[in-house]
Amino acid sequence: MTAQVIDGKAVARQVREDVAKGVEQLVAGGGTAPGLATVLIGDDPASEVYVRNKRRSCVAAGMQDLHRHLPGDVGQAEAAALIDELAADPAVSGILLQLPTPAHLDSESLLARIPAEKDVDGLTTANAGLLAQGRSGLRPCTPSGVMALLDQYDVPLQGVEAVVVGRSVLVGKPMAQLLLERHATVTICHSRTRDLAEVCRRADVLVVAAGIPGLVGPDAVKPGATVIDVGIHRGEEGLHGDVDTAAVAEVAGLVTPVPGGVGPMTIAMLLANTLIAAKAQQGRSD
Ligand SMILES: Nc1nc2c(c(=O)[nH]1)N[C@@H](CN(C=O)c1ccc(C(=O)N[C@@H](CCC(=O)O)C(=O)O)cc1)CN2
Repeated sequence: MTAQVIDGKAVARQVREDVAKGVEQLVAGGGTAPGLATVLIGDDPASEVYVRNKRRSCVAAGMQDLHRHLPGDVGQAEAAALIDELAADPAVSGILLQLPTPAHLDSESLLARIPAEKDVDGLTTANAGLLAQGRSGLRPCTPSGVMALLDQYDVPLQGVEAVVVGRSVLVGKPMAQLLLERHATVTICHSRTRDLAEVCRRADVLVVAAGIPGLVGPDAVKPGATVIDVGIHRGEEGLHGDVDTAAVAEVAGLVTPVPGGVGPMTIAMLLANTLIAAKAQQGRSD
């Protein structure tokens, strides 16, 4: 068996095109183009690439690029003041603090200053609480991107066994909640789970977001399962994920590649959230 490979680039392109149409309609109807404020602190090369791509996609979708860059040695108070300024600015529909921030900063307290309605990354405790309670709010981009991929490929979720490997606030926890919301039976695993492969083998849908290169191999996959790899690692032979994709593809039914799987969806869903936020702020939610 060789698994079907999910084309994250194509799905992300479609989402970005739909968002661009939504922006056009908003403006044609007398609204204001959404403004996205990406906040980059320091000069981490990977973060610079991600933020550059976010800004390019934002402009391509017809949104205003309201990017701000702070030096890596900025103090907590100055960084907090910038978030407060953006929070108060009516031109800013969405604020995204690129993570990780430099180690001397308390990123959680910076995130806490972002108003829930401008939290287009879905990372504030307010939006996390709404998700935990199954109420509507802005959802974290990477997990919502995974859900969009699963839907695009008609992967059934109701009643299925879903296993999420990883318990981060950015991916693992919200991922589990989104799957639960769609009536999957969800198990969360992590680095201290006993016999990880045995638990993963139960999964009809296996989402791996552990940040450990090649953690999941074919022994951890049920035949025919859908395997979603959220990991991104830069090695000498290029990018690879948390899953040994080539070997797993011999067992699974559907797999995401790295690159070209979940990664492109993160930026597409950020744009989708920014449009949702802008419409809500302009009283045009539909
Ligand atoms: N505030 C946030 N910080 C971070 C997030 C996030 O969602 N919000 N996620 C990651 C990084 N990230 C976006 O910020 C991100 C990661 C990967 C990709 C992507 O398109 N990956 C491509 C490969 C790109 C490459 O060549 O490097 C792929 O997988 O095909 C986009 C965004 C941490 N920080």
